[in-house]
Amino acid sequence: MMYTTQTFKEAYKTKNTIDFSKTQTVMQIIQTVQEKGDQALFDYAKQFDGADITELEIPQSVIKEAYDTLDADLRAALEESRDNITVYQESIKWQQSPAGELYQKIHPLNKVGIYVPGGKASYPSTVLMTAVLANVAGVKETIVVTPPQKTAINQATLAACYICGVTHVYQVGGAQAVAALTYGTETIPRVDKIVGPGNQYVALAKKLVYGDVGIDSIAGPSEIVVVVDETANNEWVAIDLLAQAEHDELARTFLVCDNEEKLAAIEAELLVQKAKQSRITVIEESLKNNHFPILTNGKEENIEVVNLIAGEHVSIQTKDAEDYVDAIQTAGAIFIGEYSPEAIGDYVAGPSHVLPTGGNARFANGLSVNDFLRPNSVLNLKKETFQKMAPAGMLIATEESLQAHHDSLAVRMGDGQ
Ligand SMILES: NC(=O)c1ccc[n+]([C@@H]2O[C@H](COP(=O)([O-])OP(=O)(O)OC[C@H]3O[C@@H](n4cnc5c(N)ncnc54)[C@H](O)[C@@H]3O)[C@@H](O)[C@H]2O)c1
Ligand SMILES: N[C@H](CO)Cc1c[nH]c[nH+]1
Ligand SMILES: [Zn+2]
Repeated sequence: MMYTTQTFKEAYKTKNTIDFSKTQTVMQIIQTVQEKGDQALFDYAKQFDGADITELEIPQSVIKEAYDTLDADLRAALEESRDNITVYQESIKWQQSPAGELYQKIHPLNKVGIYVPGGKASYPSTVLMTAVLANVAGVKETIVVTPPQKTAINQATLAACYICGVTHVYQVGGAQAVAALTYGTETIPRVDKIVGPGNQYVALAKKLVYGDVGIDSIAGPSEIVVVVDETANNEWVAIDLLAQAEHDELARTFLVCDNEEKLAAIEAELLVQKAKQSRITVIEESLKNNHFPILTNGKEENIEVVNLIAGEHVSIQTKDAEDYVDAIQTAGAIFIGEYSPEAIGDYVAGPSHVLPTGGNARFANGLSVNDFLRPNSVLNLKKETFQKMAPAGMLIATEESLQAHHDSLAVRMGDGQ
């Protein structure tokens, strides 16, 4: 099915990426973890992951062995990615403002929980795209949780934890992992903030516990919006769409173009390329329910549609790709031109691949080093500055009928007014 801008806008109004019918289930899981602690985590490991585990923590010796025995090229690739992430995150880290009468002091968070997904795929790259940021910020303790497996946890995921100097790794996934990090159990410590992507259960749990713990954003099922014109390479664009569809049946792909023939050609190519993919079952389900080819009326409408979707990734593969950068105000990350495919950002470029989904890019940002910092303002006024400001404060206090507020300022003016 092909949409026009108008029919897409209508259809999109009712598209909700979080299935609220699962809220009761997730609330129940959170409560059970609060009540039963570790035992609940063992029970859920069996129920949801089919894993019969006897320990929650992965010993440091096992993590080191995973690193030592990892294929040397893969280890080098992970370390190259770590280095690129470090350089980029250092370049955008908030700088401490100079001390004065009014300024901001920046502190790294103490203890951070990192959710590394592990249901339908393994994500060593997600360890790098989160833990390296925490390291650059100076976080003292990083705690990784990832779903238990029927056999062993993915070795590259553990090796990535070693590379990043993660403090503890626990095999627990889903909503129960989020609950454990929020409230603590006998084994798992309570953290200050939870970051990282995950499926619907993880996303819903993060929404529910927010306030008892900090959360980064809702980074749920993956999304990509690709804008093309007649110059785009059909095969490359088709594979870029499949690269997101293969994450999850709920992953969403949008193809935006003002040329009907071109749009149809890429849609046809999608079928050709799909047939070559190993994760075809997930892809087919994703394309069936969550793929949107949109025929627009030109560049202005392209931009309108992109801003409306506020997608996790926006890839512009047109001859005038750079023109779009300023006009796109709502996107998790923007990939300009055919040599900035989304997959390069997933693995090595430097910005984190943990990005807001489900339209959250209207107000949320991709994960960065600054999510691991907490600024607080400092007021250190001189007498003259105080005396200049206080009369306005006293007037506002009187308007609010808060006499002690007024008096707190007035006594320092020395004239009791
Ligand atoms: N936005 C981003 O930055 C980003 C980055 C990487 C991955 N992702 C997304 O993360 C998601 C990863 O999902 P995943 O499923 O592979 O792994 P996951 O680790 O997020 O979820 C697996 C867990 O879900 C829980 N679960 C599964 N079925 C359940 C049920 N019926 N009831 C209760 N709990 C249940 C289990 O506890 C299981 O351990 C994908 O949607 C992927 O697209 C997003
Ligand atoms: N595209 C995902 C975010 O939506 C991140 C990822 C990890 N590995 C591969 N891709
Ligand atoms: Zn990806």
